[in-house]
Parts: sequence; C-alpha cells; structure tokens
Amino acid sequence: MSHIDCDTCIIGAGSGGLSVAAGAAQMGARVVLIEKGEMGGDCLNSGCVPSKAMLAAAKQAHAMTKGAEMGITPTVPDIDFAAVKDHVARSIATIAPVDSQERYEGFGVTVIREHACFTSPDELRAGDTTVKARRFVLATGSRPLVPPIDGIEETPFLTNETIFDLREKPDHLLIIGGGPIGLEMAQAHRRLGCEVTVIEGARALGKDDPELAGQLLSMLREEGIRIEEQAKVTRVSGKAGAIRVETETGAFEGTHLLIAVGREVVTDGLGLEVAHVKHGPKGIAVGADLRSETNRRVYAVGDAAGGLMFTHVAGYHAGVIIRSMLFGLPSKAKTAHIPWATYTDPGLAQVGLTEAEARERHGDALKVIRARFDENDRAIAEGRTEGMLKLMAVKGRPVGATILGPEAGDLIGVWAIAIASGTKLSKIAGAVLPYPSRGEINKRAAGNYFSASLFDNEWVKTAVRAVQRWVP
Ligand SMILES: Cc1cc2nc3c(=O)[nH]c(=O)nc-3n(C[C@H](O)[C@H](O)[C@H](O)COP(=O)(O)OP(=O)(O)OC[C@H]3O[C@@H](n4cnc5c(N)ncnc54)[C@H](O)[C@@H]3O)c2cc1C
Ligand SMILES: NC(=O)c1ccc[n+]([C@@H]2O[C@H](COP(=O)([O-])OP(=O)(O)OC[C@H]3O[C@@H](n4cnc5c(N)ncnc54)[C@H](O)[C@@H]3O)[C@@H](O)[C@H]2O)c1
Repeated sequence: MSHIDCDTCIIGAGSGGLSVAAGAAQMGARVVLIEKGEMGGDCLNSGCVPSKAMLAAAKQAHAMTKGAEMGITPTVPDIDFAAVKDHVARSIATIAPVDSQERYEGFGVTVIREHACFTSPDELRAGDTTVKARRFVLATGSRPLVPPIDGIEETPFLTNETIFDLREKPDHLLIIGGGPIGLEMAQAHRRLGCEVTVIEGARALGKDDPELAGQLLSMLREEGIRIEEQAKVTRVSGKAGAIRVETETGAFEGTHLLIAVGREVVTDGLGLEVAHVKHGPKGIAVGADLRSETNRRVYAVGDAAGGLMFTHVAGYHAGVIIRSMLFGLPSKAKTAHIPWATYTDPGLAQVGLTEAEARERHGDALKVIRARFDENDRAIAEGRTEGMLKLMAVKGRPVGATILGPEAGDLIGVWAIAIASGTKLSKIAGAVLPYPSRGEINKRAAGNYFSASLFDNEWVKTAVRAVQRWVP
C-alpha cells in the first residue's frame, strides 16, 4: 500500500474532473486524479462526441436525399452502418489524446486508474494507494437512469453507454424518452435508414420553449420519426429483435429499445457516509459555492452537483471552485446565463428565460421579439429558412433567447455572452456583422426591439422633417 499527500484529489476524469485537474496543476497545486474507467468520461466516450459524430453522418446521408430545387438530383444513400460507427470511433480517438493520462501527467498530475472510495472525511483509497488531501472534488458524473418499468429486467435494452457499439443497423428503434438524448438519437437513426418510434411520457423536449420545440417536433415527424407524447410506458417485453413497449394509450413493436429517460447521479460506492458527505437522489448536497454542506473539504462539479447536466457546465464549475480552492476567494455558480442546445437538424438552443418564464417574472415589462430565418438572406440562399429567433427583452436588455434553426447551438453564443455580461440590445443592434450570415438574425432581433419606437413614432417623424429644413 502506498500513500500520497496532496492539495487536491479529484475523483472522476470526465469533463468536470479534467478541467479542475488541468487548471489546479498548472497553477501549482499538487493534484491527484482518480479514474476507474475511460479518461474523458461520458462526454468523450458515450455522450456528446459519439452522438454528434453520428448526427454528422446522418446529416450527410439526409443531404443526399435533397437538392432537387437547386438542380441536384436526390438519391437514396447507400449506408454502411458499421462504417458510420467507425467514423464515430475515429472521432473519439482523435479527441482522446486531449483527455489522456499522458497529457495530464505532463501537467504534473498524478493519475490513478482505480475506483476511489473514502475511508475517512479526509482520506480515500484507490486500489493499493491511499490519498490524503486538503480538498476533494467529486466529479463522478451520472449514468443512464433505468426506470423500474414492468418487464425491464427480462427485456434487452440499449442506453447511451451501449448504443454506439451497435454495428448492425436496427430495423426499428424504439426510444423511451423524448428529451435531448432521445431526439438526437431518433434523428440520427432515422436519417441512417432505421424506422424510429419515440415514446414520451409527457411533452417531448419538455424543458424547452413549447412553441419552438413544437415546430421542431413537427419537422422531425415530417422526416418520418413517430413521436408519441403523453404515452407513459407501463410494460416492456420481448427478446433481441422483437421488442414490445406498452403504454396507457397503446403498444409499439420494434427490433431494438433505447432507454433515454434522464440521468442518475453516481454517488454509490464512494463511501460518502464515511466521509460525512450529504447526498440525495439529485446528487451531492452542495450550495452555490459547490461545496458539501456537511464536509467543507469536499466539492462537487458537473453532473455530480445535480443541476444542469452539460459539459460546458462541468467546465464552468471547475472555474468556480478553482477560484475558491486555490485562492481562497468567494465564488458562486450561477445558472441564469447557461445556454444549452439540442443538436438535431435544425437545432434548438436556449439561454436565459423562455417566453413563459420571462412573462411570469417580468409581466408587462417583457417584450418578445421574433426574427425569422425566412427573412435572413443567407438562409434563403441556402434554402434553409425554417425556424426563428425569439428574444425576450426587458428595459433594453436581453433576459432570454430561444433559437430554432440550423446551427442554433452556435448562434445562441451571442446571447449567452450578452446575458452573462448584461450587454444592452443597442450594442448588438449597432454591431457590424458579415453579410450574408445566419448570425445577422441576432442583430435583426435586437434592431427589431427599437424599430417600433423609431419607425412608427410620430414624434421622430416630426423631428426629422423639422431638422431636414436646416440640414445643408
Ligand atoms: C448521449 C449524450 C449526449 C450528450 N450530449 C451533450 C452535448 O452535446 N453537450 C453537452 O454539453 N453535454 C452533453 N451531454 C452531457 C455531458 O456528457 C455531461 O454533462 C458531462 O459528461 C458531465 O461531465 P462530468 O465530468 O460531470 O461527468 P462524467 O463525464 O460522467 O465523468 C465522471 C467520471 O467519473 C468516473 N467515476 C465515477 N465514480 C468513480 C469512482 N468512485 N472512482 C473513480 N472514478 C469514478 C467515471 O468513470 C467517469 O469517467 C450528453 C450526455 C449524453 C449521455
Ligand atoms: N445536446 C445536449 O446538450 C445534450 C444531449 C443529450 C443529453 N444531454 C444531457 O443529458 C441529460 C439527459 O438527457 P435525457 O434525454 O435522457 O433526459 P431528459 O430528462 O431531458 O428527458 C427524458 C424524457 O423522458 C421522459 N420519460 C421519463 N420517464 C418516462 C417513461 N417511463 N416513459 C416515457 N417517457 C418517460 C421524460 O418525460 C423526459 O421528457 C439532459 O438533460 C442533458 O443535460 C445534453
């Protein structure tokens, strides 16, 4: 048994743990990073990266079925499903060195590839090493939630941890859950030639603005994805290749089943009771400072902290706790400026308040401005005019934005910066942007905020007429 004393011991080398380790080690702290599985965690190995790689292949296949109106003859793509998975694996392998043990050891981090478990409030064991640290960071992430549906134990099913390994194309993929995982996987598989049925217990994309989410669902249905909402699953049954899902309103049959009904924070096997770290079904109990309420030397970041579960949130958490752990400065995580996007095509992105939330918070002071892609020259030139930007503004500043359209996840960035920094709409309206770009929709929406008061204003008209007489 060997022993290490360090400043910071991090459990989990996913998006959150890696960000803390890189920052802390490069700023001089003695850091130990413990990972029981693959370096890179969920995002690299079974989340963001494989899902986006598969969606990219799906987009390519879909493009081949379009283009008649531009003079390009559509064709039925010949899809080699196993080769698509090779592309997914290559995408992971290309990014993997950035998250690798070697790279982190290069930063001076001691990396231990074992399962970590606390043995006391300030010490843990990982394999045959004990680690005592001033601060511990729980970055243990989450796993797919498998609900206790009748028959689930006997029925073969996939999750995000197994679906990317499938090399044979499913004939008919049944997906339980119409959240971002369910719908991204639905579109990827549909465009790659599978029949797809999504079975959603409530409203699909229920965390997003209902108006623009509803438009996206209509487009996905037009692509041939069957999406059943308000269909709570009561029983699953069958064997590989012949699966049946029963709901209160009807039954569905397919060849494969994907469970995508949310996430469960990983808190088990960590000895949290021994470490006096309070936790519950929603994760480690932390305040806005991301510190355990019951053991102040323990922090939690990323999915383990139980809030918004995104890679960029895990990275943001890392910055918040580094400030507090390394410099002893007060530091709190906020959520109002956190964007997210569902990377279907078109995509759906959100930052700040949705229209309904903004209406509830700001009442009549709220102005909702819409700018449509069918008025954006680039979108017209590309024949991709679906979708719009909905901007929620109060007293000349943005409080929320929702975008439905191609590249929505990139376009929302402007509003994430504006909301985080309290930027006035006049700054965005006054910006000079390259023409023709989809990004001009952001400037257009900000301009629309002022246009009614400038263009439909009798006082302005009278003033302009008067001044014109005197301007040489
Ligand atoms: C299909 C899918 C698609 C997604 N797409 C996106 C996206 O497009 N954009 C986005 O922002 N987010 C996306 N996410 C969410 C994103 O993947 C997560 O929010 C992010 O990975 C969380 O990072 P983390 O560091 O908190 O946890 P993880 O990445 O889960 O890392 C936790 C690590 O801790 C390790 N660990 C746990 N317990 C122990 C222990 N006792 N000892 C040692 N090691 C331990 C685990 O092995 C794991 O490697 C997606 C998720 C899924 C499932
Ligand atoms: N693009 C992205 O950033 C991205 C992509 C995928 C995942 N993620 C992250 O992963 C998290 C998990 O995604 P998710 O889609 O699994 O979860 P989710 O919680 O967002 O959606 C799950 C859906 O399943 C439904 N559901 C739950 N139980 C059900 C049942 N018994 N029968 C039918 N429907 C049921 C819920 O009503 C909900 O709509 C997301 O919240 C997000 O944080 C992000």
